[in-house]
Amino acid sequence: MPKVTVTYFNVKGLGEGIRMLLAYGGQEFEDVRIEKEQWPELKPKTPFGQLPMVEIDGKQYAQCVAICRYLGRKYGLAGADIEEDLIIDQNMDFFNDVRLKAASAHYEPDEKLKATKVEDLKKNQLPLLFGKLDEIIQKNNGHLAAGKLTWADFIFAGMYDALKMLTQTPDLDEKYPSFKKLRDTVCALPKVKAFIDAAPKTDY
Ligand SMILES: N[C@@H](CCC(=O)N[C@@H](CS)C(=O)NCC(=O)O)C(=O)O
Repeated sequence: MPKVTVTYFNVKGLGEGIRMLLAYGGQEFEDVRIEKEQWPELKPKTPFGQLPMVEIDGKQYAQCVAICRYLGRKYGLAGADIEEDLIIDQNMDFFNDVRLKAASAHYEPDEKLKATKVEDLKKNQLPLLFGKLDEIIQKNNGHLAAGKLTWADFIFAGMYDALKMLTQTPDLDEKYPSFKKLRDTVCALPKVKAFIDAAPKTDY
C-alpha cells in the first residue's frame, strides 16, 4: 500500500472529498490539519501555494478535482466511458462555478462591495444556480452525474457545509432536500462513515 498524506486546514472544504475517497478506497493516510500560523512557512513548499496537497510515496500533488478524479479512477468511481467522464467533469465544473461565485462574494474584503455582491448572489444568482444543481441531482438518481455514485459526489459532500456557509444559506437542507440527501448518501458509506466518526469535528 502506498504511503499517503493529505495536508489541509482543519476544515472539511476542499480537503474532505479527498479524505473521504481515500477512506472509501481503504487507503490508510496521514490526515495532517495545519493551523493558520503554520501556513506561511508551508505555502512556498506546496506545488501551487495552495492546499489541499496530497503526498503519495513522497511525491506531491495538488488541485482537489484532479486528485479526486484520479482516486475515482483508482477506486471504480469514474465514468464507464469517456462520454460519461465528460458529463462528470461538466457537472463538477458547474458545481465549482457555484462555489467560486459564492466564495468571491463571501471573501470580498471591501465591506460595501461585499454587501452588494452578497445581495446579488442571493437574489439574482443562487436561485438559478441552485435550481440547476437540484435539477441535475434529481435527474441523476440523487447523484451529481452519470446516475450513479462517482468521485464528484465526494467533492459535493465534502463541500456541502462550506457551501452553506459561503452562500449564507443555513436552511439549505430544507430548501433543496436533494443536496442534503446526496451528502448523506456519501457520508453513510460504511468506510466513509468510519472515517467521519473518527475525524475531528468541524463546522464546514
Ligand atoms: N483549485 C485549488 C484551489 C485551492 C484553494 O483555493 N485552497 C485554499 C484553501 S480552500 C488555499 O490554499 N488558501 C490559502 C492561500 O491561497 O494562501 C483546488 O481545487 O485545490
